[in-house]
Amino acid sequence: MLVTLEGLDGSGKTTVWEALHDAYPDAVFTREPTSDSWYGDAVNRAIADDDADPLATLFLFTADHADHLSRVVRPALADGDLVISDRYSDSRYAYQAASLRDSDLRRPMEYIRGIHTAFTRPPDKTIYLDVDPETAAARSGATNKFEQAAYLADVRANYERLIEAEPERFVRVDATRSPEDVLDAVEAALEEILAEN
Ligand SMILES: Nc1ncnc2c1ncn2[C@@H]1O[C@H](COP(=O)(O)OP(=O)(O)OP(=O)(O)O)[C@@H](O)[C@H]1O
Ligand SMILES: Cc1cn([C@H]2C[C@H](O)[C@@H](COP(=O)(O)O)O2)c(=O)[nH]c1=O
Repeated sequence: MLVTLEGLDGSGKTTVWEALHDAYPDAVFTREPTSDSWYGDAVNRAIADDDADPLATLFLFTADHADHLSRVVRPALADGDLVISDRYSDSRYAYQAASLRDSDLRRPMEYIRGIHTAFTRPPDKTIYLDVDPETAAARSGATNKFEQAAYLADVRANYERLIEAEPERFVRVDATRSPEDVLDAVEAALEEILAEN
């Protein structure tokens, strides 16, 4: 089963993802962008480059996803493992659709989803850590072009579209609460997800 953690920068995904290692020692913990491949290195260069072309950046993230799928996610799922990914395809649909909002693409989110449809493996469930853009930018330190409140407001609106389209896949967690309360809520959501499956 594939469970993903999604949310704005600073929503607390990585904090939760790290804490879950203790509760689910047999799960495969992974993330996007990947941290152990040259595709992930290329993505990190694009994130750090304020002048990186948004369409080129989309394809770098998508290449990293293809490698992540074939090298980590599909083999783990084939072995029957629980896979917990800190960010996954929804990050592309939310972030790159925001980056490409003023591009020549008429419907950026649909375009990006279309690229993925042919090859991706959609998540079974997605836990969405919901925070407002101002909290997200403040927590993340606003250190790069993605961690800006105005941009994150567009990203959040895109996540809302995704949730509206597939309400049964998403579990929304109020991530403005303390780290302990957020972790309790995520663990409860995961227990329920695993009990249902
Ligand atoms: N519930 C919380 N309340 C307050 N601060 C938090 C909470 N969760 C995480 N933080 C803090 O916010 C910062 C960002 O947390 P974290 O790295 O887990 O977020 P993230 O969603 O993974 O961000 P990014 O997507 O940018 O990597 C860290 O300093 C962390 O300690
Ligand atoms: C997977 C993915 C990520 N991003 C953005 C979101 C963050 O600002 C950075 C790096 O992610 P991290 O969780 O802070 O390490 O990249 C994106 O724009 N598109 C994606 O597909």
